[in-house]
Amino acid sequence: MAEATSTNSHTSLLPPFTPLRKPNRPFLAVCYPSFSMKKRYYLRMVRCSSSSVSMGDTTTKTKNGTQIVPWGCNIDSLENAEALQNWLYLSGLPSQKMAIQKVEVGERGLVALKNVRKGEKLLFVPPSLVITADSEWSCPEAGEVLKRYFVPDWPLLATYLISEASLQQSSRWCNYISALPRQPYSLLYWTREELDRYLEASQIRERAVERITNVIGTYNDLRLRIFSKYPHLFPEEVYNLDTFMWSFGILFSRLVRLPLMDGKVALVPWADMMNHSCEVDTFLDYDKSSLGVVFTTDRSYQPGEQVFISYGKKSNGELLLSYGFVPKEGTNPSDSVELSLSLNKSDKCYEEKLEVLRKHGLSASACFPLRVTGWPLELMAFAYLVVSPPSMSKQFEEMAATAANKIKSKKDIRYPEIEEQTLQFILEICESSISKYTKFLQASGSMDLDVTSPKQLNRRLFLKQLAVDLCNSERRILFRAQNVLRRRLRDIRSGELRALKFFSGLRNLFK
Ligand SMILES: C[S@@+](CC[C@H](N)C(=O)[O-])C[C@H]1O[C@@H](n2cnc3c(N)ncnc32)[C@H](O)[C@@H]1O
Repeated sequence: MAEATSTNSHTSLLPPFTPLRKPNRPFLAVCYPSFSMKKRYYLRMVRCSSSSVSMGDTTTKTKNGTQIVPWGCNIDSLENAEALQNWLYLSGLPSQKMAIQKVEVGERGLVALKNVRKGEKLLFVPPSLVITADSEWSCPEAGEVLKRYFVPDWPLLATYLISEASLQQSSRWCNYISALPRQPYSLLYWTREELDRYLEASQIRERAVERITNVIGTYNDLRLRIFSKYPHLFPEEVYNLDTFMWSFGILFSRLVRLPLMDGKVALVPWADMMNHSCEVDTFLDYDKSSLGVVFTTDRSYQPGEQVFISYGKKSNGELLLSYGFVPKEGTNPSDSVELSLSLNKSDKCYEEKLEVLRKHGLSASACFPLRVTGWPLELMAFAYLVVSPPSMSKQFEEMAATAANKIKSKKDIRYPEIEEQTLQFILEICESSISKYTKFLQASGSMDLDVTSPKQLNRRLFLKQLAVDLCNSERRILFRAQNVLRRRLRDIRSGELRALKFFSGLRNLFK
């Protein structure tokens, strides 16, 4: 493992998701995870321009308490996939070298039907089959209202999906929506209790809680500012928290950014049937020569082999957060674990240090990614700041700026006088984190799954296995960092010992 390297922050295919405005209620006050504010609704008519569409009860409750929408299908079946393929071909998708099939990795995926060469362009999904914030609404009035309120792309697309799904056969996306998973696998669908119980050791739990809070905040905001003013266009039995959880789950697991299509975020039917592999290095984008969304293979495939793309250089935790899976241990070169560092409140310079951190947009605590390949300079700079004595106050500014990644010249800051203390400080954080993971992993074997039905038991076993896989992979990175840190500290200390011996030898010589 290399040591401090400059971080190039998280690479992501997707822009960071931001709510319309921060939710003003604390997380626990909102109706997650039991969705208690949800009532059962019954058949209603929704009026929308020319079409008047019958709406069934929009959600169904499963035995484990989570809600599922009546749209889409079970991801572990090929239900509706054939209809999707047929509709895509009729709608202008050119003939493909791949087909949707059941696969070992990712349940459904695209499988090569013919030999595919390395460097070959595949897919060619035309813009008319791509869903973006500019797509036409089957209910134009609803789209116009959202645009009048300048709703950003993410919430706009989430509302668009619900609007089109609710119109069923009257929507041109009916076949696409029917083939979407009814319950996308993502941490959005874990209850608060499941997150607390299974992901207690991992920082990804905080990210999931934050994400769920954002989705709830966004929905509440839309409801208060827009939906409540236009109930004929956005009836609550259709536009509710359950349907928003579904649509955001779909966006988090399927939306892509297309840099060459003006950086638009898009749902690309057909292309979104491809699963991720950490080994491949090829992304979807718009191709100006063929006028379609394509990707270029970075390897060859034989008939019958599943074809993969990359969802971005994401850690296992990030893949679990958005896509609901954890790659096999040791297979993800972009894997990382978040390490949380904090100023010590009893530090004489606490206020001074906090002030410089704030000046650079940081606070008293910060999380940094510890990667398989090393830890970032920012983490090291924050740790230097935490341990530095008052005599180094002149350097606080430089440390905070580096921790915030605001130093233009990426020079490797080093303070040899506090190097040992700094490495010891990081080592202690790694060790306390390792012990949390070990405690969870030891307890997981005998963990009471506390369920009342076989279906619920399957879900809990599945979630627990995902959590165990994540914790093993994160602990593995911490173990590696621990070894590197111990070795460095041993070298520093033995170097100091040698220097001490050398100086006392010299003293004896001159006595
Ligand atoms: C863009 S969709 C890919 C198509 C998806 N398999 C389907 O049937 O709809 C992303 C979802 O596929 C699954 N997936 C993708 N790559 C995977 C992988 N390497 N291992 C397990 N599941 C994967 C996850 O459920 C993820 O949320």
